[in-house]
Amino acid sequence: MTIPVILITGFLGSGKTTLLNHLLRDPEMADSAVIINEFGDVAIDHLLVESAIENTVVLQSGCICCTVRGDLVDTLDDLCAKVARGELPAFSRVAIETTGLADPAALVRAFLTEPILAERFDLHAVVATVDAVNGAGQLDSFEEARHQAALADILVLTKSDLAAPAAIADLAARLKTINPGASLVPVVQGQIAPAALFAQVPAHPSRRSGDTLAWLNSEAFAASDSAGSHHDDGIRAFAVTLDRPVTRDALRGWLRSILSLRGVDLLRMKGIVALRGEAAPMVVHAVQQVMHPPVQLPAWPSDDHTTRLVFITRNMEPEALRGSLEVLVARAAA
Ligand SMILES: Nc1nc2c(ncn2[C@@H]2O[C@H](COP(=O)(O)OP(=O)(O)OP(=O)(O)O)[C@@H](O)[C@H]2O)c(=O)[nH]1
Repeated sequence: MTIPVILITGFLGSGKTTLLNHLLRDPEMADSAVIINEFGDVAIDHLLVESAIENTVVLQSGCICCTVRGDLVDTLDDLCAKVARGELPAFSRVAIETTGLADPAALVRAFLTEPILAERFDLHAVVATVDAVNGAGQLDSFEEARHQAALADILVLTKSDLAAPAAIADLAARLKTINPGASLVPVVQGQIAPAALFAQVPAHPSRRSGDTLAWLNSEAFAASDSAGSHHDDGIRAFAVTLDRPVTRDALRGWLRSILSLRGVDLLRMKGIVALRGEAAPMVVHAVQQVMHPPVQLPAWPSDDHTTRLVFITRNMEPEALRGSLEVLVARAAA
């Protein structure tokens, strides 16, 4: 059994701590481990972190709290070791709050590639708080804010009590263009139930075919793509479909080359791929250069057996990716 983890990101002051504090007051979160820190090189205001830790009020909620100054892997490993030695109570979920400038890709990557994390933990959702008042300006000015929005599974629109409904609607529309697949939840003072974050559609493909279509949410990408040409500083979200199956080798080669050549700009890719000569599809998922191990589903989740891939890219035109995928299909047909 892996332990579910949620990662709470969001730009400086966007309400991460408020959200976490509200979550920790919920009895459902009593057996949680909470990690608050930065995982980047960016210097942060330590006073804010200190006060955030105090605000977590772990004693009140009965949670384990640890302060991370170092490495995420060591910290989680250490937590598990302490539980094994009986020094800390067992925990059944983890919430991690990053600093406002953290790039969640580094953390997602750690959960996919570090054996210690990959074996024991399941990164369930990347949650990004977006400030309803300042969010649009932050998206304009800061790449970090755009990345956080692009990599999120759940976008929490905070301070929705302070912004005019029209401004909220504009921001929501913009977030939908940056990341059509994420769910968007407006909150006030962090008021959200833990289940809304932990019981979401899994952020990663599972072997249960039933979840896959919701996870992929390709309709949202297709709608966003056809809606046109909104460019958020080079960030594009779009879907590509292929009506013919591809061979395993061709798929593997395409994934390898796209990740090595353009991985940095491939903020996110998810897909369900029809394989030539095979009854069940392959599910693929990548975050920047890191590929989640492809999973073959036991069966197609619906009658639609077309290959569907969704992308969130930076400075990469959909046509270039479509072109390379056409080559893939042609190779399979040859
Ligand atoms: N009115 C209102 N204020 C909010 C809401 N959410 C957060 N705030 C306030 O916004 C400020 C920043 O919230 P924090 O939760 O500290 O934000 P943060 O993202 O943890 O901030 P950093 O750790 O500095 O990046 C605080 O003064 C909160 O009280 C909300 O929904 N409504």
